[in-house]
Amino acid sequence: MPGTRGPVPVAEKHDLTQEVLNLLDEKSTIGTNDDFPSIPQPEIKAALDRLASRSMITYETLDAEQVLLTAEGRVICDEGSHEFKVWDAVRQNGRLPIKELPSYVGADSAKVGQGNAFRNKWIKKDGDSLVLVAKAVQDSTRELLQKVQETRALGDAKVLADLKKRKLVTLGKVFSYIVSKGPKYAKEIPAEVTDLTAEMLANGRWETANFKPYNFNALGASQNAGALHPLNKVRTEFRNIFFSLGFVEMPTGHFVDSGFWNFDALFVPQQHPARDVQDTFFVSDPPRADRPRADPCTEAQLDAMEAGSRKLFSTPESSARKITARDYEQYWANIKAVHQTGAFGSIGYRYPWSEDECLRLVLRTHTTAVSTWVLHRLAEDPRPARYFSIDRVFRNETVDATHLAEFHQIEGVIADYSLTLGGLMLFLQNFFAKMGIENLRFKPAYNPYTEPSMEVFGYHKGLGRWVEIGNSGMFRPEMLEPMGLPRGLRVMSHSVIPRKLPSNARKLLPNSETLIGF
Ligand SMILES: N[C@@H](Cc1ccccc1)C(=O)O
Repeated sequence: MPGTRGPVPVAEKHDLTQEVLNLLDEKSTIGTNDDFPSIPQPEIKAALDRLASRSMITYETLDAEQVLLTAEGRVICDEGSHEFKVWDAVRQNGRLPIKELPSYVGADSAKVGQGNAFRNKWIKKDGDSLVLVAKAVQDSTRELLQKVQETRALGDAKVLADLKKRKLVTLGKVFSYIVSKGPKYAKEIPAEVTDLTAEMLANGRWETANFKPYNFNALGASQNAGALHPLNKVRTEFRNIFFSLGFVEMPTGHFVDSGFWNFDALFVPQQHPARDVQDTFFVSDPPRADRPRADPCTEAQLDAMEAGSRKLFSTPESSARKITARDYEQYWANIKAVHQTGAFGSIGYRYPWSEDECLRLVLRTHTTAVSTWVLHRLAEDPRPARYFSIDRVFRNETVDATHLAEFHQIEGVIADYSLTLGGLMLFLQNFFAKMGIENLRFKPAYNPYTEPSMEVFGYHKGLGRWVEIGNSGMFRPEMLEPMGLPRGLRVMSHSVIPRKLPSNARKLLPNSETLIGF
């Protein structure tokens, strides 16, 4: 963003750059090794780059292998070798009891130095004391290390290898620079302008201003890019949990569905408040789906979905009992009967069921519409199965801190023989434990399509209270039997309630609208 900053007093900020310029004023070339021996190499390089990018200097890089002292090497250089310290302690005392040696030279030097001093014939043992043998000694290790410190080199490869083995020296690459004046050399860095402002364009100062050059070699700030959107992150987490439990993902993606798939097939009566415009978004163009399948999709989309669902059921085309137009007529009639007059052992709702209402197109209000579609396909080849979906749903909500008109729903469906409510509770415990929610409570609830139904609450350790996290239940026979699923095959399902993020999380995840879970 163009700012209103004026010239930056560069020279004030960088003393080293000024020192380089001063030195170049006195002599034509600088060798950083000699001229700045104590300044760390990265600092020198930064200063030189700053000047080179403005063509005020040019420089050449020299790299050399150097012999450097280790911490231990430096101590020997300053204080003498271990053997010298031992010899010196004996010299000062004339005669030194062995067990007192560590208190004079330290435990380390006493241990290493004694052996070397014996070998050099500098001292000898006399009873349990040490006595002097050599009147004067030459501490050649120390002298060698002092020379290395001075020259940072060692000609004799054997000696070098020995010192390296004793961990007194290491080899390191050292960079130094030969610096000369560049075409724009000056004694000071001229004041620089970083931003072109409207004011400069108006008053013509842009023509003479000295703009700070771009540094195309700079790496730039890390962009922290390529991360998953928070919603996708949560989606990935849930998908992996479902996959680990043997679930197969349902084909999702079309947001417009008919009342048939969203409500009627789920035994939601046509007068149910959820079907009111207050709660559901109705589509005005086209206003209705076609019979018999009551799908809003084109034939091509349906074919693609059918092909997808074949993979889903992994049933060979030949062995599956393909659902025909006649089956749809039957399904349709079954649903009408189960609502209007009762059927399959149910007395129904007993109201005049309207085909028109059933075909009205809506923005899908829950992913249970997807589960219903997949379950009616399971009727081709009824058997135990586990499916899940994670997709967007829409509700005509007044948007507030905890409600949005669209959100993502997570839904799991398990079809099997002899399923029980206790089994559903155990499953939910395992499922939520996989995302770290270990303490659950269940509350009896009502859904038109499940009986019994349970709301699921999880204990939120951070908030210190119970939070509603899901809804669940056993699908009613009034929903399953019209599809042609056999009576013994029961289906239980659950959905996870999406929650708005807590207000502090918004700061952490500025782009996310809703997150699922808590
Ligand atoms: N479909 C229900 C949740 C639900 C799913 C599955 C079983 C029971 C309930 C909803 O939208 O709130």
